[in-house]
This record gives sequence, structure tokens and C-alpha cells, in this order.
Amino acid sequence: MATKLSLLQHLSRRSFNGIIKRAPFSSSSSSSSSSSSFSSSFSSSSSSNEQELQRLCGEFLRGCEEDAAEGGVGSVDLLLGREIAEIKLNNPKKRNAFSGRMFLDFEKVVTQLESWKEGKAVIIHGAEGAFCSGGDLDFVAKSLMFPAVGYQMSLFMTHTLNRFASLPLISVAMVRGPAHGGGAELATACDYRIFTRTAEVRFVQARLAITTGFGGATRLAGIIGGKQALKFLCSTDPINMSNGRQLGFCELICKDAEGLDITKVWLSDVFFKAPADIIGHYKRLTRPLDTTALRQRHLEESETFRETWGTDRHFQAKADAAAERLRSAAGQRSPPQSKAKENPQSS
Ligand SMILES: CC[C@@H](C(=O)O)C(=O)SCCNC(=O)CCNC(=O)[C@H](O)C(C)(C)COP(=O)(O)OP(=O)(O)OC[C@H]1O[C@@H](n2cnc3c(N)ncnc32)[C@H](O)[C@@H]1OP(=O)(O)O
Repeated sequence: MATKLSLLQHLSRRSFNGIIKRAPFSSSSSSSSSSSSFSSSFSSSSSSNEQELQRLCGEFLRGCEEDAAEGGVGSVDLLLGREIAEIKLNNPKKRNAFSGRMFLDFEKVVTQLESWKEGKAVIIHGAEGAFCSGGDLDFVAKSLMFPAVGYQMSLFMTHTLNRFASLPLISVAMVRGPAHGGGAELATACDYRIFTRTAEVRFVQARLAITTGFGGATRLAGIIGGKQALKFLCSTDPINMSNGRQLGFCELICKDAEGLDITKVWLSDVFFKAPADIIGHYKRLTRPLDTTALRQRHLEESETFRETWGTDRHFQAKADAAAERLRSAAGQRSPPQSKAKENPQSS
């Protein structure tokens, strides 16, 4: 039912209901350089819905700026080559989890790529043996555990990944090691995925009693079909070298050390006979026919995320998962799941 409402109607009924007043990101008085650079990326927006989207994303970015100013770790680095751009997620001590600073960086990288006319492809990968372990749980715990702020994050990342997916470039996620939670969602925003032997794409959100926040469920269903997507989202089973190609999720599997080189050779062999502008035209001409329905589904995904994010059940499941990680690091068996996970009314 929520999806039938316009974003603006929906927000006025549900977003600013007091929860957001407690949320650290709710301050809307200050303006900042990166929020204004973000705003400029909505250049064609004129409707009130899009202004509202812009405002909420701006608020999320201001919170990210606070994290960066307080010494937030990690970065998203862009390396522009002759034909290929490389985006490196760089927070290796946390398996390249997204800190506030990295959300900011990622948006800036997408803005830069939007004006890169010479390029043909972009590869996204992670530093030091991991792709990305999702949101930085320290940043999440400090600043994001409110439904209204989770919603801001979800709108922001879904929109930024849609901008990324619309670049006139062939995009590839080179997945080495874990791509969990938001990291798995990131991999779905690319045109193609190349796995190394250690790749493990896992939509762990269900275990955390939340749904996907970055548009990943909609995108996964587009890649492997609704029936398979439903299984991997609910079971949290991994997509890896044993099933990735069969599912149509990844194109190739290679050794860890060769991931980047193989990806570049594959891009060049398959795509680079075409000039950059022709690649851009074909990107546009092969995009989904019904983008309105896609946007509507993404909005529904963000609204569903808000329903599940920051609830008691989410807090409990997050604590259970952390305890489980500690136990498995210590080589112990896990006890039964907590009651909170079984009872959707507990939030
Ligand atoms: C916010 C968006 C939301 C969404 O919409 O999906 C999310 O993304 S929620 C976050 C979902 N992600 C997770 O729950 C992943 C948690 N991490 C893991 O399960 C494991 O770390 C791993 C990714 C499978 C890697 O395992 P392993 O290689 O064995 O490494 P360690 O577990 O020892 O981790 C090393 C180091 O990194 C820290 N770490 C890992 N992930 C995160 C994270 N997401 N945020 C912050 N820190 C993270 C981990 O705590 C270890 O730190 P030290 O103990 O200090 O070395």
C-alpha cells in the first residue's frame, strides 16, 4: 500500500514522526560542500518528490561528514586509466566495510565518472583479499540505528548505485573474498561480476532481521530471476565459485592474484573493439524498458528496509550475529537463535 503513495505523502506521514528528532543525522540547518555537490547531481530534478529525496540524501551525507570529521576510517579511491577506471574500496582492517567517509567518497567518485568521457569500463574491487563486508558496524551502531536514518541511507545508496549503474561504461565487480550485506548489494549494481576462487557473495540481511537497503533484492532478481533470488535472500546461502556461473551471477572464475588482470583482459577481449561513445549508446539502449516500475520497486525496497531497520528485533539479531562471529572465531558451536528473531511483533 505504501508504494501507492507518493514519496512526499509517505514521508510526511511516517518519516518525521519523532524518531528522526532523536537521530543524529536529523539536523537540517547546516549546509556543506559535499551535500551541495550531491545536490548538483539531481540537476534535472524539479518535482517535489525529487527535492524531498535530495533533502534526505543531503541529511545522510551531513552525518557522514560528521563521521569523517571525527576521524572516520577508510576511503574509496578512483584510479582513471586510459580506457578503464578502477574503484577501490579501501578499509581493509574492517574487510572494506563502508564507513561514513566511504559513503561520501563513493558519491564523489560516481560524480567524477559521470563526466569522464574517454572511458569504456569501470572495475570495482576491494583492498587486501575482501570485496566489502557491508556497512561499517561501528559507524552503523554509532549513528545509523534509527529507522528514519536507515531510510536516508537506503535512499542515498539506492540512488547513488542507480547513478553508477547508468554510467555509459561497462561496469564489473571483481569479487575476491567476502561481499556481505551491503557489499553483496554493491556487486549487483554492476553489469557483470568476475569471481576469484575465494569470492563469497552473501545477502546476510535476513540473519540480521532486516531486508536489503541498497536496492539489492530488486537487482538480484533482475540478474538471477525472482525464484533464485528469493532463495538466496531468505537462506543467506553464499553465491561462490561453485554456483556463481550456473546461476548467471558471475562470468568467470580466476585465481585471487589474477583477478584484476583477468578482468581487464576480459573487458578488452569482449567489449573494447567498440569505441567509447558506441559502448555508451549500447548501455543506454539495453537498459530496462520500464524504469518507472524499477524506481517504484526500489522505493518500495527502501520503505521495507525502514520497517525492519533499527527495531528491537534488528538490535537483537545484530548482537546474536556478533556473538556468533566471536564463537566461530573461538571454534565453538552456536546455541539456538534468540526468541526475538522468531517474533516479528517484538519490534
Ligand atoms: C548498512 C547496510 C546493511 C545492509 O543494508 O545490508 C549492512 O551491510 S549491515 C552489515 C552486514 N555485514 C556483516 O554483518 C558482516 C560482518 N562481518 C563478517 O561476517 C565477517 O567479518 C566477514 C566479512 C565474513 C569476514 O570474516 P573474516 O575474514 O573471518 O574476518 P573477521 O571476521 O575476523 O573480520 C576482520 C576484522 O574486520 C572487522 N569487520 C568485519 N566486517 C565488519 C563490518 N561490517 N563493520 C565493521 N567491522 C567489520 C571485524 O570486526 C574484525 O575486526 P577485529 O576483530 O578488530 O580484527
